[in-house]
Amino acid sequence: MARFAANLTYLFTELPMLQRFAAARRAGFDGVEILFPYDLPAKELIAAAQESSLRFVLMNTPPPNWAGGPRGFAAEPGNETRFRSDFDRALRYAEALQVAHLHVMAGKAEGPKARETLLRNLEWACARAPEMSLTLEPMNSSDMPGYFLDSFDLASEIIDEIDQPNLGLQFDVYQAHMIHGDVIHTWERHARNTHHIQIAGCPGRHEPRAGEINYAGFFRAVDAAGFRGWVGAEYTPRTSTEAGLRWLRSA
Ligand SMILES: O=C(O)C(=O)[C@H](O)CO
Ligand SMILES: [Mg+2]
Repeated sequence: MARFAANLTYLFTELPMLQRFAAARRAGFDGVEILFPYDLPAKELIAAAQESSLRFVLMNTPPPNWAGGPRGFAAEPGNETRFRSDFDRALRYAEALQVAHLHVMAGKAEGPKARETLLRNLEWACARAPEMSLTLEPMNSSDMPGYFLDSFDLASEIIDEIDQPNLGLQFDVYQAHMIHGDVIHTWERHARNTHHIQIAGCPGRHEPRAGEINYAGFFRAVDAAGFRGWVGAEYTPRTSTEAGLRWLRSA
């Protein structure tokens, strides 16, 4: 049975960030994700997670500008030096928070040079952080036009090519549905590489278990594959966070 983490960038946004931890625990989550925690002192985040007995499950490597901008740049030729110094900063943060996974964002790029750049940067990062699970997440081109990792097949190909135990797939079910349509088939092809799962409904990226995605079937396939990792709830609540949590109570 999977364990659930609340993505605090999306959920409980009715509250200031540090109060979202206790709300997540009260709602029944065992872990949390934050996309870009860099503006908050790690000490305060650690204290908030400890007070609520929550595990830090996931954070992302920084965007080019700490406060925002395009998502990552691991595949951008010419930015290798910056990638390394930013990765080190993200790693220090991730180690302090004891996160389970650090999502390495590829950024906007295309072509063979970008693929080569991503491979070299990831080889370096895997060797630099042998104890940290690093993840790659394909993004759909409607939400993230031009993002280099735009298919699960490409992400798995890169993971296979690097072939290091600390590099795996971040299987976002919403992204899989938007990109490939057939979520269960996509899961069956890529379960072997998956380190982390995220969920949301489609269309609209709201609560899971409503809409086009067959979540009951997906979770049966996840159990059949023997996945024992975390599942992050990364969606925009239709109304309030609390009002949309029925799916968690019946999971
Ligand atoms: O958009 C998503 O699905 C993600 O998980 C990214 O980390 C957003 O930055
Ligand atoms: Mg995601």
